[in-house]
Amino acid sequence: TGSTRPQRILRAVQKNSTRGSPCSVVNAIDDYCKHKEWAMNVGDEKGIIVDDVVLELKPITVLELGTYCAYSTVRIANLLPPEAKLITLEFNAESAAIAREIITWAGLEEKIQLIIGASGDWIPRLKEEFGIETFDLVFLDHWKDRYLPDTKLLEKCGLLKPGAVLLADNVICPGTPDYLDYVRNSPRYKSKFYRSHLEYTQEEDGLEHSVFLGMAGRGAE
Ligand SMILES: O=C(NC/C=C/[C@H]1OC[C@H](O)[C@@H]1O)c1cc([N+](=O)[O-])cc(O)c1O
Ligand SMILES: [Mg+2]
Repeated sequence: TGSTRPQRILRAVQKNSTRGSPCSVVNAIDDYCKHKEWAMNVGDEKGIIVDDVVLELKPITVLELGTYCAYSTVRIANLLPPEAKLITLEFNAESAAIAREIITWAGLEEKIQLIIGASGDWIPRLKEEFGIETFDLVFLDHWKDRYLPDTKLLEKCGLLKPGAVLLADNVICPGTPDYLDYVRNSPRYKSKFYRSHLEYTQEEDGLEHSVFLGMAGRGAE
């Protein structure tokens, strides 16, 4: 049986990057996915926008939904302050195993907690099991029909404090229309769109940046 795409990405990282150098890991994945085989990493173009948001916000607690091969996990964790922590949830055990290897190769295992399971099951457990109060930044990059239910779950579980930022990938392609409608029309969020392109392509895509304003704006429950 042949290899899987995540396995081929790990091999490209081990061949073309330096252990303990997150930047070289990010570059190796981008090179492989640009020239050899497309993969659903946030990529270099949208990645620059993610970098700017992280550097501006200086988050201490980060939640990533959808690890895949840990491209954005490594890219974000590399920019965090020393005491910061990133929790990343991945449903698919095979890609999670590859992600773990790439996180270790990058030397970021101290900053990153990788959990295998469904976001809907795990979000209600994060406070208790990981001593999380609230998240400063949530990066949504998992199944596109889970962005809205998981955002509502984060609100319900009190995991967002005013000022927290939700940064959502793929709001144009593949698209997350119900999520966009919610964050753009709810009094609980101040939302703005960063136009870009689908990773490694010319297709239209972008990131939605939404600041949580608090539950006060109850409006229609
Ligand atoms: O489905 C996407 N992401 C959802 C990922 C779902 C996760 O769950 C199972 C899989 O292991 C993956 O890690 C996606 C799809 C495209 N795409 O162009 O199809 C582009 C992207 O940036 C994406 O994040
Ligand atoms: Mg994505």
